[in-house]
Amino acid sequence: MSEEVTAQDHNTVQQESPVSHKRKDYLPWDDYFMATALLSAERSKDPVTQVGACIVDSQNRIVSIGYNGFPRNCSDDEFPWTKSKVFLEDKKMYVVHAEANAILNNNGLNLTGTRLYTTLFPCNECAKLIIQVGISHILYLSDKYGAKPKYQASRRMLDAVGVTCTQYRPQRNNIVIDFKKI
Ligand SMILES: O=c1ccn([C@H]2C[C@H](O)[C@@H](COP(=O)(O)O)O2)c(=O)[nH]1
Ligand SMILES: [Zn+2]
Repeated sequence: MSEEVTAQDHNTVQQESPVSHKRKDYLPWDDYFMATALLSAERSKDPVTQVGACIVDSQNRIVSIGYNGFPRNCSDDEFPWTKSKVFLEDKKMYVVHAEANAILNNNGLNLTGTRLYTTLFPCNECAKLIIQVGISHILYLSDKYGAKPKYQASRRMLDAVGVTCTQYRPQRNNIVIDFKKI
């Protein structure tokens, strides 16, 4: 049998060669970081509002993540997850906010000039920490408490010092995480 390769064989070989161009539907950076914040929020035990935060440096490296929860070793089953007029039975006395946890979880890295992706616009207490560690840009999903004085105070401080705040509109509505995909 002849070993001669015909023009038709060449075409066949070309058609069967592996595809070398990149995927088109990969996650854009901002969706990736906001999705990381949302995934982190899934760890929260708060029955009403689960908040997640992700801090990213200028080279798009995640430097820290956090979610709202009680301090280390304060039991999720013993401390209250309710709102109450009785101060000691109100969760706000005990919860560490997602942004605060992300700032605290940073392994000692300098956060100057970083971006914070958060699922909820930060309150005034978180804003103080954000400013003090030098975070320069906040991207948030929800502003559901924006009309409350705490959140207006937050905006006032962030605006005064030039921390930019952008409500993020993801490029896709959802991301499916399928543990059986691979
Ligand atoms: O900047 C913020 C503001 C609030 N949180 C947390 C604190 C609470 O666990 C919930 C809010 O609970 P509601 O019942 O919706 O008032 O959100 C935060 O992590 N960061
Ligand atoms: Zn807060």
